[in-house]
Amino acid sequence: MQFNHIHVIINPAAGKEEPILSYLNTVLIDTDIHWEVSVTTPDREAFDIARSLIGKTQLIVIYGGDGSIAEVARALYGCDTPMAIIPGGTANVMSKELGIPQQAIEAIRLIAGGQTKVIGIDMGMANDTPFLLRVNLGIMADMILQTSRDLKNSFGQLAYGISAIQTLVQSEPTQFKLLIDGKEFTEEGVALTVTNAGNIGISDFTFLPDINVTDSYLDVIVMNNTDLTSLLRVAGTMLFQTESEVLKHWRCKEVNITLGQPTSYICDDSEQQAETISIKIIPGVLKILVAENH
Ligand SMILES: Nc1ncnc2c1ncn2[C@@H]1O[C@H](COP(=O)(O)OP(=O)(O)OP(=O)(O)O)[C@@H](O)[C@H]1O
Repeated sequence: MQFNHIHVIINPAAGKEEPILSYLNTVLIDTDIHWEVSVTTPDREAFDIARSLIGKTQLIVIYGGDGSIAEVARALYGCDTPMAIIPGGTANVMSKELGIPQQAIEAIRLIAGGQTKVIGIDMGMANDTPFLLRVNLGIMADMILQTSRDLKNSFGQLAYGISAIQTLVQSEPTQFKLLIDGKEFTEEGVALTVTNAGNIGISDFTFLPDINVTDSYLDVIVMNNTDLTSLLRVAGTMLFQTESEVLKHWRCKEVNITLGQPTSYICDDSEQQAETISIKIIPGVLKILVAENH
């Protein structure tokens, strides 16, 4: 697909330190593409900028991590303007899921080169808030909240592992009452994830086989306990892509989670609180640019 006008939103604080303007200029100078940029600040985030651009450009490109990508996705939910990704974060889960080149300059070349197509990908809806990747409760949520910017700057993806170990020591199981496509389950667990995407951001490892952002399904994953053996089994599950007794897994269109008390959870990167969370899949609702052969 060829575009005459694109707008690139840059998060200058995202994980990678690289000359993104220079990369953009190097690739786009020899094309007919008219390009503009906006830079996010803590007060004017990617969501607001993307919203203000709807109808004013043909393609909204985001350079940043999964947090910034999720914000743009939320802004463009249900809208005809497509988005494209230049990976600039620590984990870059979404770009891996979509087969986007991991080097920023290569991702720009893909956008400019025209060997692309726009596809509709699924998003989830959690208590009226759209999300792109997943909703996390329990230790997965604590881990994300506790992985500080400093830790990410020093250790990159390893920061999530360091934070996971810190979180494990403090974790208590929670009772989750689940209504999954109309069927009731009660599960004790230390972590509950409702995921749209399968990739966990480490190489090409996915949570479980066949989870992806175009399957029109949500995947509910409960981790039952946190002793070290269980954790190693979960790591094995991710590496070898099989289910184990430590992880329980359901595939569904809709899940209601009853927690018994107001509980913090993470919807993509933002912290929320609720006593019950209603989550459903909205198929094909976000237009996104990928390689033609994806
Ligand atoms: N100019 C800025 N200065 C500081 N923080 C910013 C700025 N612009 C945006 N942010 C913050 O950046 C965060 C989003 O970062 P993002 O997820 O894109 O990158 P990351 O943390 O490197 O990626 P990952 O989630 O993959 O680790 C948001 O919390 C947002 O408030």
